[in-house]
Amino acid sequence: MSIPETQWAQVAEQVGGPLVLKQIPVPKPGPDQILVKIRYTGVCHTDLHAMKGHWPLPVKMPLVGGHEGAGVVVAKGELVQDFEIGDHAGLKWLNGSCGECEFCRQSDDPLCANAALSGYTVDGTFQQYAVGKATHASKIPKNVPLDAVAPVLCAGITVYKGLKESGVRPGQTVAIVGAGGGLGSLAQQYAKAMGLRVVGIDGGDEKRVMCEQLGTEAFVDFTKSKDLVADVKAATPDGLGAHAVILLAVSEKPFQQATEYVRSRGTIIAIGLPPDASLKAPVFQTVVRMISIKGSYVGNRQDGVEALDFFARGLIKAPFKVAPLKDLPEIFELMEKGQIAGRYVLELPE
Ligand SMILES: NC(=O)c1ccc[n+]([C@@H]2O[C@H](COP(=O)([O-])OP(=O)(O)OC[C@H]3O[C@@H](n4cnc5c(N)ncnc54)[C@H](O)[C@@H]3O)[C@@H](O)[C@H]2O)c1
Ligand SMILES: [Zn+2]
Ligand SMILES: [Zn+2]
Repeated sequence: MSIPETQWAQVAEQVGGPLVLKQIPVPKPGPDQILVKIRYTGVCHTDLHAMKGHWPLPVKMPLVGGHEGAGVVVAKGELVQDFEIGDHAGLKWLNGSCGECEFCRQSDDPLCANAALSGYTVDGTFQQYAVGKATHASKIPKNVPLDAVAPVLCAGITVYKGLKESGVRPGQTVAIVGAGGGLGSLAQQYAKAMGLRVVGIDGGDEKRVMCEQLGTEAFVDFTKSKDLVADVKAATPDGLGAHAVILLAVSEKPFQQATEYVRSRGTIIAIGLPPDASLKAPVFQTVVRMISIKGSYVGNRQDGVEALDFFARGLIKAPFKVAPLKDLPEIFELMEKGQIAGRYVLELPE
């Protein structure tokens, strides 16, 4: 397979952007890395946070973003044994980790202080060829379409892990906040496949229609509801509130509200990462209603295998729109305005 010396990439030259579509060198895989010819890559809201420098974690600049890259292995380092040239592979947020620290030893590799993050601390998948540590890359079966599977590599794994962390059981109700977005659309499908009942919360009729098709039993429109807490509780089968709340929204308010409609003994899982936001909960209610509040951050390698397996078995079908790599700036604009129902997936030039 011939590998060119240069390639097309979307590059943020400085924090805040703008993005420049330009030719850059094709990276060479290190001894434990694979080089993946990216065919499709999802656009996650994290990519927008990264370019804008929203978080208290330094971001590499200039930066090639992207961490939902699905493609074909075209080269590998001499230590790599579990991938062959021509295999289909996915590059995820966790591009690599040290493998030696307490967190890595316990399969909590996202918590590794020395983790390499695709499209954040190392260049990601908004380029034709990207590298990642083989042990962190996902194997994708050949019969799985690379466009549809791309969003599973971050959004799918993250929401699947969040649902597991919530401890919610089949038959119980989960409120998904931000249900119409990229993570939210997949969260509904995973919840349904796991036997859960879903109350979807987001804004606008396009997202309402999409959520109802994906498995939401009741949709609450946060832009129209006059009493969101009452509406969410009323939407749960017995009116007592949701057993779990999965917070995927990119604004702070829902992070303050969730304690009011979570059921007693319920669990709130924070996943969305709005800038400069705090979680606030009334101590009295949290204590006497025994509410749990937890963060959940992507997933470990086994979560990745499980989330991909749900997808490969045909249980997860979420809407996505395919666009060329050059359209990324316009997609970021739509995302900033909250106008994307589901996920955008970029197609890389051949
Ligand atoms: N914890 C993790 O491991 C992890 C992984 C991936 C993404 N994220 C974060 O998750 C968030 C969501 O990512 P995404 O790609 O799905 O974004 P997205 O833009 O596709 O979706 C966000 C959705 O939230 C909705 N929303 C905004 N305010 C709301 C409100 N008050 N109530 C209900 N819904 C509201 C928007 O309308 C939109 O549909 C981002 O902050 C991203 O960085 C976290
Ligand atoms: Zn992501
Ligand atoms: Zn480590």
